[in-house]
Amino acid sequence: MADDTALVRFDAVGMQYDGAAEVLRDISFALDPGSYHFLTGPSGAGKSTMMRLLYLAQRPSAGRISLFGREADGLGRSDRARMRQRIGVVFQDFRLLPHLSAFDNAALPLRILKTPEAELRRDVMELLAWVGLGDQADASPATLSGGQQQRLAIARAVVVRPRLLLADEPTGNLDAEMGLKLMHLFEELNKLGTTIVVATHDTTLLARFRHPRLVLADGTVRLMPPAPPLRIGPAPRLSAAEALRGAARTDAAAAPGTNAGTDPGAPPRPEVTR
Ligand SMILES: Nc1ncnc2c1ncn2[C@@H]1O[C@H](COP(=O)(O)OP(=O)(O)OP(=O)(O)O)[C@@H](O)[C@H]1O
Repeated sequence: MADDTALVRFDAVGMQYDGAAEVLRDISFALDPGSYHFLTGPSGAGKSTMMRLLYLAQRPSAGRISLFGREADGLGRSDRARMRQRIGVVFQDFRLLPHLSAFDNAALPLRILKTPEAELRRDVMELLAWVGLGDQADASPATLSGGQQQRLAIARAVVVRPRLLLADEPTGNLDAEMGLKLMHLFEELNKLGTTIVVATHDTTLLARFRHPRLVLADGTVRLMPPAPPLRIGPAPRLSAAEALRGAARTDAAAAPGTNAGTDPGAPPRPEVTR
């Protein structure tokens, strides 16, 4: 669809694992650039399946998925990989690389984009400090707690300020304060233009960060308005924007052959003050 302005489009998508019952059927929806949605629904409804489809980590058994205005189905391996460079992802199992340090895990997306080393070091250290891992830069993932691994996975997902951020239960292993702080980071990213989908069961998050909900049930999805409001306390004192300073290079540095420069939904670069 050459004139498709949606950042994400599902068109009659179905998913059935080998020999198992259909998990998703006939799912159609579109997400605008810069939108923020929660993905919710009962356990086993297919949220993680949907996240993997969005990340092009698995192919649907029916229908079509388009990302950034391009249909994914006909793309070869390298084109799919290039598309993924513009997606930040936090899976439930973190998928950290065990042989790399925390620093090198967080730096990976910047290395793929060939960011100069000095700039990379400054941005990664700033973000690691912000997520409370400044003194764990040399640690191997296996020595980190579950919550620390989750924070590292989030740092890695946001370090390049992706066009699309997919987070599957991103606060699942975090205490309430750190969970809120990271959700405010996502809010800040979204204000800078990143399209966000957060899969969560957490009713407090749903009520506190009032974004439209994609609700999965019985294999289908319904778009619902934000959950009702909740009385909230003050936002964390440390500005999330500080943690994102300078992390705005995915569009400029996207590999040749991507359509990053021409995408209708390219987020604006943030003001950078150093
Ligand atoms: N790789 C797989 N092979 C076979 N079946 C799978 C696979 N992954 C998921 N399923 C099945 O698909 C259904 C949806 O699973 P999925 O993990 O997507 O749900 P979910 O909504 O994320 O669940 P939860 O909230 O408990 O994490 C479940 O019935 C699950 O058993």
